[in-house]
Amino acid sequence: MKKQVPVLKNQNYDVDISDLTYQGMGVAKIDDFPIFIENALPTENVTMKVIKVKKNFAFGKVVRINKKSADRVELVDKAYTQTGIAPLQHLKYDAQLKFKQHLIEVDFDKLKLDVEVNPTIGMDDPTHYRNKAQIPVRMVNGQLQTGFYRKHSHDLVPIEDFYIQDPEIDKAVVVVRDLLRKFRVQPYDEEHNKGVIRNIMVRRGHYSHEMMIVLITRTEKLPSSGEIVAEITKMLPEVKSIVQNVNPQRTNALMGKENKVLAGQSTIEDTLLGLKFDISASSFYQVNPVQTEKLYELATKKADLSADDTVIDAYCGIGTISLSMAKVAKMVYGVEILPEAVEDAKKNAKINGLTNVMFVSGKAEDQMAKWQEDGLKPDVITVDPPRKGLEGSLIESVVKMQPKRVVYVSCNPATLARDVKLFTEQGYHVNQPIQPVDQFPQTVHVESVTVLERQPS
Ligand SMILES: C[S@@+](CC[C@H](N)C(=O)[O-])C[C@H]1O[C@@H](n2cnc3c(N)ncnc32)[C@H](O)[C@@H]1O
Repeated sequence: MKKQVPVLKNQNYDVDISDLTYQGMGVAKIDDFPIFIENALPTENVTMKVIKVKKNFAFGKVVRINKKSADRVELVDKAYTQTGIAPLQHLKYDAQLKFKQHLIEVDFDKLKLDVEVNPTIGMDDPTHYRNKAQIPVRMVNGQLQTGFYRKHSHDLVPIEDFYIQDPEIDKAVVVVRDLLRKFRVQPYDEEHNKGVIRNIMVRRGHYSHEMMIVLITRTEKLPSSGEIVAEITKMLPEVKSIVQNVNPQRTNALMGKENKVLAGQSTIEDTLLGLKFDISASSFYQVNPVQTEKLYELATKKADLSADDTVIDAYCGIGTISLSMAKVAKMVYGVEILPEAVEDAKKNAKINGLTNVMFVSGKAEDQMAKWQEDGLKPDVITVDPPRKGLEGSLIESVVKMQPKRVVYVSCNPATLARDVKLFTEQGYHVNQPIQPVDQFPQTVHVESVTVLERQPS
């Protein structure tokens, strides 16, 4: 017999919150039927209104909090939850760190992998940490606006203070927004694939204070670009690079392939752990510089390198981990898919006077197979993949190369656990606690370092 859904849309219910999902939503159950509720915390009792009912679950909205959690802090701004900029803003920072530790434990438990997870390394000030902004530009009520999308939609909520970004970046976005308004540049209209300016990307070096502004346009032509660039340069003296990125596709991907330098250099420079890095518009660069230094220091320490060691750094980006390790190891090989990032990595090796590194552009899974066939015998392999984790074939190549240690930097505990399981089935084991480092305070993202060691056969 078909099971009855025990809740009705638009009805209010009083519920106890028993859990927090990996997306930061409170979980309540009515007759074992789960309801996911934004801005509700475990141990709380809330009156919630059911806003969407599906076959196996529903979504609810808090109407009133009847019993508050001791871990609750007041919302800084509702818009940060509405847009997903800071979905954990209502949770005390200590509790956020515990939540992230718990998320890793849950993913490993699901796969029956017995590992220990250390408390998350947090920040002293878990706000205004991001060195990069990617801000959509849209028409809202007849005016060009910058802000962020309401969750699960492309409706723009205008925002000026983004709370988790470097305030100098927030100021720059407003300056650029006002110039786009002044010169009547048409914002992108997604529905009809019309208009010019899609997004503003801003990056600011944490130590160097060098700023890059990228104007992401649908069209090759950016009207009044000369005037806009001249005014940006006058009003924002930190700007060292203004780039136009053309993305004509109807796509959710932020950037297109083509970058045109409109003023200054094609890169800005920043420092990490005393090393200098040139960063291009399209290259990946960790967004939380304070925590990145802790993360890389930890990864290098856990790699436990000696001066005779050969290292492979897979998914190396602009060579940040590679160069940190090249200071200690004999030789470091890096592989990265984005040719522009590889060019940055090569330049960065030069700037820092490191000659014991070699960078290759290509898919990590292909290049690792090639290195393995060529007989390369690394002592340590580090991997720092995107959220989807490692390809099975890459894990096979790693195992065949038999490094004594694999250092896995992960931004997704679910794919990390999946990959660790494959490694453990092939003779590698996690003998020390996994270490989460909070790269993304106020959000549900979880970064961690795991060490896999080859078991003696
Ligand atoms: C999480 S980032 C890490 C970058 C670098 N380790 C760092 O911390 O700055 C992942 C990198 O993997 C690259 N990437 C994505 N898919 C790849 C693939 N199949 N092979 C090689 N690199 C890839 C991305 O361009 C990005 O630079």
